[in-house]
Amino acid sequence: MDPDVSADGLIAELLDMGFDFDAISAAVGAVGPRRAEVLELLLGGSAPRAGQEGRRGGGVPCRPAPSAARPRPAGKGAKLPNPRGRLRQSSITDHVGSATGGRKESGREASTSLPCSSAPGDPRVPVGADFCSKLGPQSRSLVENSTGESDQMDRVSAVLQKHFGFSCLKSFQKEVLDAWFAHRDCLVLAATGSGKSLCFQIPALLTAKIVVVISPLISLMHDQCLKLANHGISACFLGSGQPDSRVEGKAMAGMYKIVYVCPETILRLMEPLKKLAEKPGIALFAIDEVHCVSKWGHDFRPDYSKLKFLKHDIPLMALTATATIPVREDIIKSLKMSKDTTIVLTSFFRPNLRFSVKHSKTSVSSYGKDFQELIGTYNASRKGQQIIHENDTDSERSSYESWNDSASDYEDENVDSASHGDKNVGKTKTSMSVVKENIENELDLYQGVDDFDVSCGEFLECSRPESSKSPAQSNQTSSSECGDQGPTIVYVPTRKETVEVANFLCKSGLRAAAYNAKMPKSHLRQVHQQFHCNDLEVVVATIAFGMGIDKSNVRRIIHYGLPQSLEAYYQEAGRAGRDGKLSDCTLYCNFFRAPTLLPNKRSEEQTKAAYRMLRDCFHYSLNTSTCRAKILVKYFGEDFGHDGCRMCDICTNGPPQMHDFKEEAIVFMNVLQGRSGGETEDMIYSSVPHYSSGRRGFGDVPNFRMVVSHIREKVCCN
Ligand SMILES: Nc1ncnc2c1ncn2[C@@H]1O[C@H](COP(=O)(O)OP(=O)(O)OP(=O)(O)O)[C@@H](O)[C@H]1O
Ligand SMILES: [Mg+2]
Repeated sequence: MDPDVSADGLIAELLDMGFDFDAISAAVGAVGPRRAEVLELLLGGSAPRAGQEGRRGGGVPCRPAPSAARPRPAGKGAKLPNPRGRLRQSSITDHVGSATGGRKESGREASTSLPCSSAPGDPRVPVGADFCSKLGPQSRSLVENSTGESDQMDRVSAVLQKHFGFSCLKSFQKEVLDAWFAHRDCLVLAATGSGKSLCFQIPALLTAKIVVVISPLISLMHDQCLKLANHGISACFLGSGQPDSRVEGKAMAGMYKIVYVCPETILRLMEPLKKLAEKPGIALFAIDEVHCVSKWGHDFRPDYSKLKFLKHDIPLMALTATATIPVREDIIKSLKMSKDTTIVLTSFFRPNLRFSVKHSKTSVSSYGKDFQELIGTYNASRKGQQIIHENDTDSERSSYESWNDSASDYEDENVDSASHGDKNVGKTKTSMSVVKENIENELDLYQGVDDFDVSCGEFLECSRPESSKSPAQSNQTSSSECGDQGPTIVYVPTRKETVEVANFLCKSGLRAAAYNAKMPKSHLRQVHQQFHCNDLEVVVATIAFGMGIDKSNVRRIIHYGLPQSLEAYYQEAGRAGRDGKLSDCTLYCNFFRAPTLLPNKRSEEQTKAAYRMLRDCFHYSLNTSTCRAKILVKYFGEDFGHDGCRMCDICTNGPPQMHDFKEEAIVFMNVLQGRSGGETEDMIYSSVPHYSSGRRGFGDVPNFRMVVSHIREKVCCN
């Protein structure tokens, strides 16, 4: 039972949540200022009407009516409904078709020409910048009052300040909320770290209804629920295979303001959702990381495509930071979003991310050189703490030695031969399809929702799970292990390398941990927790540690090996610098290492798309003349203008020094045409070390410099 609170305080709080004043006073009159019981009355529909105080349970069921923000099917000028009005939300059966036979409402599909409600404008304006503080007074009032719905915005400001401590919405957030107020579907395309979550969290605070969020990963739902609880907002998540009927039952009875559900689970919950839509009502279906809907996206999740049955007299809000134009079109089509869907598009540019590409073997032999700077950075930053941590480091080290033992299991999978493209090619007799399977087994192509070993979690307002500091807390680095440096995430292509690199870093004195989908879930949870609490300096991960992670002070993202797509790259790079401070995103790549994305179990079309994505990664990495940020945002269909970011390796170093290879080229052409005085291509290659073995597979090509220097010798001799 809740401790007694002042009746006024409770009434104010419940009014804030959107309950009807009469219903609240009646309920408080009936059971006293006891929060849980009053809530139960209000949500259970048994709150006595005014004048019926004291007759608990005996009154006419009284559904709480929202005091504001009941979305109306009207344009921007829509007025708020009468706060006392009893607007009946149509039953979910009216708009949620059967999971199998979800029919499309005629004419509801959006045009795929993607009108843009918000021009990106100058891409160098920081994405999602706090507009109120950046614009002059005139523009400011435009942002706040352009709809004439100052009362709506007043309420938004109040909850924003009260629950999140922010003084102002970002302009794109306001547009998204306007769409919700107008009861429209909305596709939100906004940069990583821009604050998309707030767009679906705020509606939960403006009405007595519930917001249902479909999210791809348990770990992500867990993080968000924890944060919401710390902001005084009740939330829970329902995952697949975790039928905790208690939490699920409470969620479906409307006890949590925000209910996170994985796409698999929502299918199972259709019936309870119908009831929830009737009482207390569903304010919004939000689909986070919605690029997972599209098989052209980088992280296709088949279960996302089943969400098309979510029809929307309940508005649908679909959000992502990484959708190319074809993926956006696919999202709208796949989800059958309505014709008047509002598309809120911001610049994808992240002005504080400094991109660079380095060439490296990306193998054990290059760890020392490549990670030297990282190791030096952390060791220098905590010199004074060295003695304190020596023991801890030892224990960390020994734990990683044991991981390394288990990692030797991977040795049998022959993945080295394909993914490193060097050692074992000749030795492996395995057929290609088996190798592919093993590689896919080794890669975290996409992760299931069940990535965490927590049962359906409930997070009550202000509750703090004992064993964990909140992510919000953890964003303050004062007493952190990583000092001022902020943590680093190193992304590697295979699970095996997560352990190898983490092991190497631990042995070099860093507090590092490996993270991949095949590790015990308890370990993954611990890594998450330590990462959020700044107890780890480096997390070495596959793509399993990426989407949506919101930690403000990540200072470095290192990709140690080519990613599978630029979307995945930008999504992962987007974990850096979410506090707006300068952060580095470095890609180390070895062009002689075979790509790790070897398609399996995909259609021919998807295979082609996968190779196209890889090709774009190659272009990005091989590029020597165009600003990195420019290439990245262009990939998402954005015109960056003429200037570069002025920070990336290309912008700062300029294109590489030009060399005149004319003579070498002539010799080379002669060789190819068999006009080199009898010297054939084979003769040139045969004298190049490592190439005389006769094997010419990918990864066995001779070192280009060696060939050039050999040709040079020939040029000099002739
Ligand atoms: N109006 C605002 N003012 C200041 N900070 C904000 C505002 N809205 C959101 N933020 C902060 O921005 C950070 C990033 O938010 P969020 O996790 O929602 O990003 P996102 O857009 O979902 O990113 P991703 O695509 O990577 O998931 C959060 O820590 C949040 O507190
Ligand atoms: Mg997000």
